[in-house]
Amino acid sequence: MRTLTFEEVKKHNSDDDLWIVIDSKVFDLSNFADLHPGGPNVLYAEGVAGRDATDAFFGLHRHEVLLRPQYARLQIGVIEGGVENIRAPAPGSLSRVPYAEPSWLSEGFLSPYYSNNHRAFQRTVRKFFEEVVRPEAIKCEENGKRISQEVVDRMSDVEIIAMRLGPGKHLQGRTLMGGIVKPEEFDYFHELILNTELSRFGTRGFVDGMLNGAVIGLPPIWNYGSPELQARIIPQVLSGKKYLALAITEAFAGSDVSGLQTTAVRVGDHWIITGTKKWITNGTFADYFTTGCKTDKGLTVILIERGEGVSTKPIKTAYSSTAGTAYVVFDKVRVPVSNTLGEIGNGLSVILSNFNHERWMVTGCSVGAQRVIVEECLKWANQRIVFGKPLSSQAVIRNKLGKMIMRIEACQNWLEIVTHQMNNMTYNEMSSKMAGQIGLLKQFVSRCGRETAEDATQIFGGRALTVTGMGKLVENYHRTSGYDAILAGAEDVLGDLGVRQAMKKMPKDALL
Ligand code: HEM
Repeated sequence: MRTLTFEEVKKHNSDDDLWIVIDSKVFDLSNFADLHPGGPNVLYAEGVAGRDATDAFFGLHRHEVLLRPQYARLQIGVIEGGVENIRAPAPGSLSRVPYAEPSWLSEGFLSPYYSNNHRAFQRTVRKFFEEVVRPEAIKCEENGKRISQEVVDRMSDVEIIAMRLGPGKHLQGRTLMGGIVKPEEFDYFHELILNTELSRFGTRGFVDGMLNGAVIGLPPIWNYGSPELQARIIPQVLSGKKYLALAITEAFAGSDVSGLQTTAVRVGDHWIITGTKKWITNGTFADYFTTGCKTDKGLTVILIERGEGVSTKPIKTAYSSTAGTAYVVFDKVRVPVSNTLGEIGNGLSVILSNFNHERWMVTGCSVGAQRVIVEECLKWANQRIVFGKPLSSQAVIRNKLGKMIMRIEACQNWLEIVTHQMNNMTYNEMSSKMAGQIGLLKQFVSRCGRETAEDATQIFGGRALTVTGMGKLVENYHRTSGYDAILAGAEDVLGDLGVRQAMKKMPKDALL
């Protein structure tokens, strides 16, 4: 890198000889100008060609543009005595923007829930996600392909797939995140950290494509599967060698699970299963399907392996096909009766007992994504100059920011107290005491998320409508935050569940 003066840079301001300074770095854009996505003219403008164009640049581009190898190589030198002010945060680092991190991660704030081990775990997880998962998330969200085996293997090396299923004996003997947390210490706050961290990249389709099928489809196997089934399936799935999907919803029935039409007829030691499933996350690439079926004894959950009679096709949704959302057809599939999960006819309780964890998990991911949007808006309102002043000088914008902050802090705090209860309850206690509250929490978080998506879109204006550029995270969030309101139970149904559960527990003598 050469050291150059502004005097020298100034001389290079013509069509075929164009230098520009951005944040003390000198770029030779002579050959790039005609390829510039914003067109060449803006680069030849007065005050830009041969000048320090830092403010103009950061008003129009995300900092990451300069880090892309094809653009980074345009740098030919640095300005003499200049200081680079705008640096990419080091992988794993915490943001210093107010409210960009939950208060337990903000300097000078305390929390009753998190230990030093949680803090160390969070740092390691963020670094891992930023270094290993983020590049893959961005690529897959764009091209719609499923997560690569290479990244799945890296995740399973540090046991992310196993940890995403929560605390429990499945973690015994595993080295979690390089040994930073012992299996017996791993609790729901560690898992909450995983969920909030993995949803920070503005890649909502990928969040589901990151083997969410296993997170929601495996618990019925270890809670209700035969020992043989468990011994065969669980290690394959936790090591990322085989993929699993939960196949409950149909075009015929969603929240009204009892209306399922996929039918299993018993013939000797086998089930013959016929029917369809819709909106099945990871279904396009799943090897196994934890499937809700109708039998003559009632709803029953059965593990179906991909094979003869099983076909899947992708469903086009508003988010990326990297999630592997599928329409699944079972055409007279023969499945051993030993693949039944739980008692025949007891499928509803198998499905329902699984829901609490799933809904709480979706809520954690939703909160992680929402917080990033708050950070995006605070930064943009501070840096965008409009009518000669920062956007944040407009009272209407500050009002929106205030509401966003209130919402994210309320979501976070409620989620943490719920997580604390989960840490101190048995699985059965959780089902009886927390189902209603988790339903209400999920409704609250997804509503807040959509209000924040709307406000963020107003703050970013047109930039929030394009999938690349300054507002790309807001665009993704605005397009996909509705998923949190539907997946794992429609928002209104869950809110209603919360009230119905409360009504059930009303003391008989509670009269005014
Ligand atoms: C190293 C120098 C530069 C590089 C590598 C670069 C690269 C890019 C890229 C990749 C985009 C597409 C949008 C995005 O992905 O963010 C873009 C858009 C644009 N650039 Fe640049 N740019 C540079 C310098 C500048 C400068 C100095 C100006 C003007 C003062 C400028 C003005 C624009 C404009 C007006 C757009 C369109 C923005 C939009 O669609 O919202 N660029 N540039």
